[in-house]
Amino acid sequence: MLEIIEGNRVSELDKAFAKSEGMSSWDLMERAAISFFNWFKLHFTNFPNEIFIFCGPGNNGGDGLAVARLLEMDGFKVAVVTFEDVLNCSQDYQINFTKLPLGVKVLVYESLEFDLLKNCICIDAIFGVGVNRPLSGKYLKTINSLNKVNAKKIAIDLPSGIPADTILEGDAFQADFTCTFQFPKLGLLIPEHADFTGKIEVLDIGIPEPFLKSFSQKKYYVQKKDIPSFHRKFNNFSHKGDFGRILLIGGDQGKMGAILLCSRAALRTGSGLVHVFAPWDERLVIQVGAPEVMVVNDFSLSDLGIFDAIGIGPGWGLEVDPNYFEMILQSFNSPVVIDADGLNILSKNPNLLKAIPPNSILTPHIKEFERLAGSFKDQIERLEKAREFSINHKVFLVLKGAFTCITCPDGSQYFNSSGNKYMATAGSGDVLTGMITSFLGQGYDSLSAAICGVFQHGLAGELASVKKRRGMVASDILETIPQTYLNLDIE
Ligand SMILES: NC(=O)C1=CN([C@@H]2O[C@H](COP(=O)(O)OP(=O)(O)OC[C@H]3O[C@@H](n4cnc5c(N)ncnc54)[C@H](O)[C@@H]3O)[C@@H](O)[C@H]2O)[C@@H](O)CC1
Ligand SMILES: Nc1ncnc2c1ncn2[C@@H]1O[C@H](COP(=O)(O)OP(=O)(O)O)[C@@H](O)[C@H]1O
Ligand SMILES: [K+]
Repeated sequence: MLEIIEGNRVSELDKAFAKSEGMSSWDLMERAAISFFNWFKLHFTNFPNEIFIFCGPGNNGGDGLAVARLLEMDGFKVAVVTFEDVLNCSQDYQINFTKLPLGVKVLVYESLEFDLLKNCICIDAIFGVGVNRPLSGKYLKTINSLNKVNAKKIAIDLPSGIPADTILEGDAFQADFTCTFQFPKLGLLIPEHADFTGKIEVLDIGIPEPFLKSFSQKKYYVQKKDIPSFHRKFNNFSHKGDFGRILLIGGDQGKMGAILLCSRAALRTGSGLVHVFAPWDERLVIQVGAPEVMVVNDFSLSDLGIFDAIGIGPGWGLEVDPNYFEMILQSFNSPVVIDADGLNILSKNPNLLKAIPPNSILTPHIKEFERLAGSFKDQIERLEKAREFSINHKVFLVLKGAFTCITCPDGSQYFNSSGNKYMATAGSGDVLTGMITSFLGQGYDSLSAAICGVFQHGLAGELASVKKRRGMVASDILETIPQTYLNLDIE
């Protein structure tokens, strides 16, 4: 799994890796440029107009110059735009400057007519992880003008101005694509930077995962290739008991849809037996909507042990007696999943937190997390609070949103790469709760259940939205869960 490494350690990492491989820093830059070039060719073959590459004075600019050479030699029309005297630029920038083919036009930022950029491609290689202050002067002016131009815009490593690990102050390049090297920088995964990053592509430059481990800050990026290893294997003799018996608690007058979606999602994820405990008068909603589900009228707390996992909260309402909730939590000896109104009741009764079984999974969206843990000035602070919360309460916290972050009781954090904006639709979180509870019930440990649930939920959203776009609803997501197994080649 990819490590997310702090921006200010990237140059140390580069040096250490280059040394261990007996290569120069220029060789590593060339690898980065080649990986960008290959990505570019895949997306913009035969692009007829000019490609303008804006090169800052550091190694990000050096990448830009190397890319200019590779593109020109492949037949593209290329111009580079420079900002500093070559002698004031980084060593590898200087080497790549001397290697520029004659066919590459060299322009100085002052003389650039921005009208020329219309319908062209603008590649931003001004600053990467080395940005250390807000943009100003010629850089800010250029970025402001670039942001107004009607052209395809691609950032190399980071959109210039976006800090690798903190929140942007001032302005930054607004990219359609950000091609980031080896691992996504944390700054690309936070909502405050959503207007700048565009689609994020992680380009491999050949630094092996074990090598990255020595720079670990226990933050990881979860990709499709990681998922199969978290899954359990079942055999030909597996029976419905092996696939788990789960109990979902929730639903209230007018909110039965939430627990219905949750239970249908659990079935589609593979649960053997799904029981729902909901108001008895409302049982028809479940029995008509999901005939496979058993509705429970009442249960004795001492019988909870027959369930492999419990999910609590979707549509539960706020009228629930907190003492009853506490007794449920105290009577179950394995991890539970808590979402929605379950979380809201916890926020109002923080004394219940200590009753939560260790390694349980809480799935708040940002608002729910703030109700639980207080308000925060930005996502960086929120992620840090999530870490403290998970460590202190020994729970897994699934902080939902784009790049959902799973925080573990040991403080490590896993950022999800699947999903899209069309998933911001009513009930989508209830589907996730059903999926994670289902995996717990199938015998997965909490981390595996959370990772598989979050990733496949996002993947189901991506697959379902191909045809539905913003018309996608939560039922579409859950009906597409089976396709995710096919897509991931999981039996
Ligand atoms: N493994 C990797 O991640 C690799 C990284 N490489 C590239 O190297 C980049 C990092 O290079 P550098 O460390 O040289 O950093 P940058 O090229 O991002 O910028 C550093 C330069 O910009 C100046 N600067 C910073 N903020 C400024 C501001 N607001 N206004 C004016 N000047 C400012 C600094 O003083 C310094 O001269 C990466 O982002 C990536 O593009 C690749 O070449 C090789 C592999
Ligand atoms: N822009 C987005 N990109 C990726 N996933 C998203 C995005 N917006 C929402 N989601 C996902 O959709 C789900 C929404 O959950 P939640 O906010 O609890 O919705 P609801 O309360 O309506 O069920 C979460 O899993 C979240 O990660
Ligand atoms: K850049």
